This record gives sequence, structure tokens and C-alpha cells, in this order.
Amino acid sequence: MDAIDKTKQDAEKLAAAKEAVKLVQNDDVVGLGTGSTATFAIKELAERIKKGLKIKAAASSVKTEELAISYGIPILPLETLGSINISIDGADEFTETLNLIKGGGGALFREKIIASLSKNAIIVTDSSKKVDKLGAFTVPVEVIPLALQYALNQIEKLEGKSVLRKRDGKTFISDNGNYIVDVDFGLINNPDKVASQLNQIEGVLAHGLFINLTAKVIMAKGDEILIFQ
Ligand SMILES: O=C(CO)[C@H](O)[C@H](O)COP(=O)(O)O
Repeated sequence: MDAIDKTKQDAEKLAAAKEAVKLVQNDDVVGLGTGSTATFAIKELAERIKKGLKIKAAASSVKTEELAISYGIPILPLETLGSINISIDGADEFTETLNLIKGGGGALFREKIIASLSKNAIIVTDSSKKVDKLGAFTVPVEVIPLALQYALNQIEKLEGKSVLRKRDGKTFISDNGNYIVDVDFGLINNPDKVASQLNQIEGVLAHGLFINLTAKVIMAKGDEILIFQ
């Protein structure tokens, strides 16, 4: 992952977000991601709505829902949706094979539902997010509280080093009322295998390995827009 300064990184996030929002069409149901890059996209979408674009949206977190509502974007309850036309979300890491690590903001479960429902799941990133192998960023795993110790034991058997996520000194609780465990697997040679091993642990609601869920990554690098699909 290349180090870039925050101003440059924000400019790249904005450029990628703008490019993705151009793909949204009238009457689309749009899945809205969570995080700073998704926030740029939500603001851009709000600008297009002001100019007459008609869409409805589904939010991947309470924060995103509040933000969207504050911009006048109509929100549909996720549980009512059988499909989504296009979704726009960020990522913590991606590879050219379109595998991702997501969940830095703790919204991985709803983000995964949105990506799974989406006919066109678009990921928007700055250039620091592209990696040759996933795993420098720890894999967020959402665990139902009563299964915490069991899940930690099982993750240890997979040789993952777990840290229970905290925020401001308190245990972080997801929008779904669960814990997030950040797991260091080192660089991941076989993300499909790790994803399916995590899927088999009782009490794991979701994990941040997004495998075969992405149609396109739009990455900005300086003034350039790069598309991976
Ligand atoms: O998965 C996410 C939230 O759960 C975000 O998309 C990811 O953490 C990237 O965030 P940012 O755009 O702020 O870098």
C-alpha cells in the first residue's frame, strides 16, 4: 500500500466517487456504502438529485442512513429489497482480482447484504487501497456476543490473531448489536479458503472478505481514473 497524504487521498476519493455516481440512472435503487469515500459518493448523488435525478436508496449503516436523509435522499428499508440496481461503497483493500477487505467502519454485514443484492456493485477507492495480496489490513469479523469466546477459539485454530475492536476505550458495538473482532491472518494467499472457513464458524455473522461480490473498482490515482473489472 503506497503512503499518500490526506489531502491527496481525499482528492482521489472524491474523483473516484464522482466517476461512480455518473453511472447512476433515473429510477435506480442505489445501495449506499459507509465510510469517507462512500460519503463523497453520497454527497455527489445528492447534487445529482438536486439537478433532477430520481432514485431511491438503501443504506449500509445507521450513519449512512442519517447522512442520506439529511441530504434528502429517499431511503428504502433494506429488508424490503430483492435487488439493487447499483451500489457504491469503499474498501479497505482490494486486489486486481476484485477481492476486497471491507469493514474498517464496522458496517460489513449490511455492506455485504447490499453488495450481494446489487446487480452492479461498484467500489470506489483512492490509490492506497490497491494491494497485491490482501491481509495488511486486518479482517473484520462480526461476532454475535454470546459466541465470542467460541469464535475466538475457532479463529485461533485458523492461525488468526484476534483483537476485539474498541472505540474510545469501550467495546465497539455494530449497528446490529454485535462485536467486531479484527483478525490478523498475515498476507492471505487463499482468500476464498479463509472466507469459507470463517463462514463455517457458528456465531460469525459476517466477515470483511468480499469475494466475487464486486463488478468494478474505480480507483483514482493522482489525476488518473483507473477501472478494474
Ligand atoms: O468497509 C467500510 C466500512 O465498513 C469502508 O468502505 C472502508 O472502511 C473504507 O473506508 P474509507 O472510504 O473511509 O477509507
